[in-house]
Amino acid sequence: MAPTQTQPDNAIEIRGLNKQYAPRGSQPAKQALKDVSLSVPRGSFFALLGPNGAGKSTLINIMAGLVRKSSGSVKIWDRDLDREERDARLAIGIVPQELNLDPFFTPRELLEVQAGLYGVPKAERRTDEILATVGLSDKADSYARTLSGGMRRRLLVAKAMVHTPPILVLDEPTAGVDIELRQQLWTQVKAMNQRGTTILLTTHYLEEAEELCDQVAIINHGQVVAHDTTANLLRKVDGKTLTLTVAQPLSALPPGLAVFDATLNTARNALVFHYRPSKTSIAEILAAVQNAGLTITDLSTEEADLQDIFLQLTRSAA
Ligand SMILES: Nc1ncnc2c1ncn2[C@@H]1O[C@H](COP(=O)(O)OP(=O)(O)OP(=O)(O)O)[C@@H](O)[C@H]1O
Repeated sequence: MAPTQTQPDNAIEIRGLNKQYAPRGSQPAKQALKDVSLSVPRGSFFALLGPNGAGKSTLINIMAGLVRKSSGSVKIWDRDLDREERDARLAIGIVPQELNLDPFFTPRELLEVQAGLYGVPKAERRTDEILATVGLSDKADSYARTLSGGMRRRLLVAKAMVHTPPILVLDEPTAGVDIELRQQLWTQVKAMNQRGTTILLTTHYLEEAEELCDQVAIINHGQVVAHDTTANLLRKVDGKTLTLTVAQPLSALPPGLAVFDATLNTARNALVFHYRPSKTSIAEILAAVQNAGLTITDLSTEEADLQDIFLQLTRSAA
């Protein structure tokens, strides 16, 4: 895209976005997005999480120009989607969920066609460089139908990059992709982020979001229910697990421990406590276990993770 004098603080800025799908047959109208406001900081690696049907694809499809919003504003790289649609669209590359590639084209041909669609002059095309970035140089001239699922996914990433957008959106990019290929894709996407590309990712793999993304937004029933840095979100969860292995054989939960949210792990001869550090101190639990006449031989604690936050937020609003 054309070079800009100033770079916006936010790569994407969404204000008061609503989407109402019209009724279809016997299906009533559906409010898929309700007053969504969201800022994606420039340079961030941003995760958009939500259960099925939460509205993630609707949001991405609005940015891609595939779905018309009902109201609200969307700015992509400071370009308003209503007033400067072409420039807004040039600032974003979208990697779709489906592996829809023409099987009779080679990766090189597909990238050339895509560059043509975006009006990238021949002299400015970076086909070889992009193929190298996604690790497909040696497949440049093979038919797309001969590529593995993981290679096709990387080819879709390459397609989204031909017009050098400063923002890359990946919609569930690793669904059905095996672990090794997932790692390869992430290595490449991480490198792009380190070189300055803003990445917006939707995923069902929460551990992936936790590991890769510095910002997380959670959307549920069309509303943003959380948005923060990953570190802050993790700090906010009030939930821990404490596992205590004891010397005495356990067959039932001692009555004195019934006040806690505790279960038995018979395989490890251990008591597992789920507790909220803001309400219960670890000392209280340890004292109760000792009062029950048990000798602790081992102890471990687990912090809450993104999965816990996700469940807390999406369950309570269900
Ligand atoms: N074209 C449409 N017409 C009517 N309703 C729709 C349409 N597309 C999506 N919806 C509804 O809007 C809501 C949000 O759907 P959307 O596809 O945006 O969710 P999602 O978070 O992307 O889910 P998934 O992870 O399953 O793709 C759902 O209730 C869905 O059934």
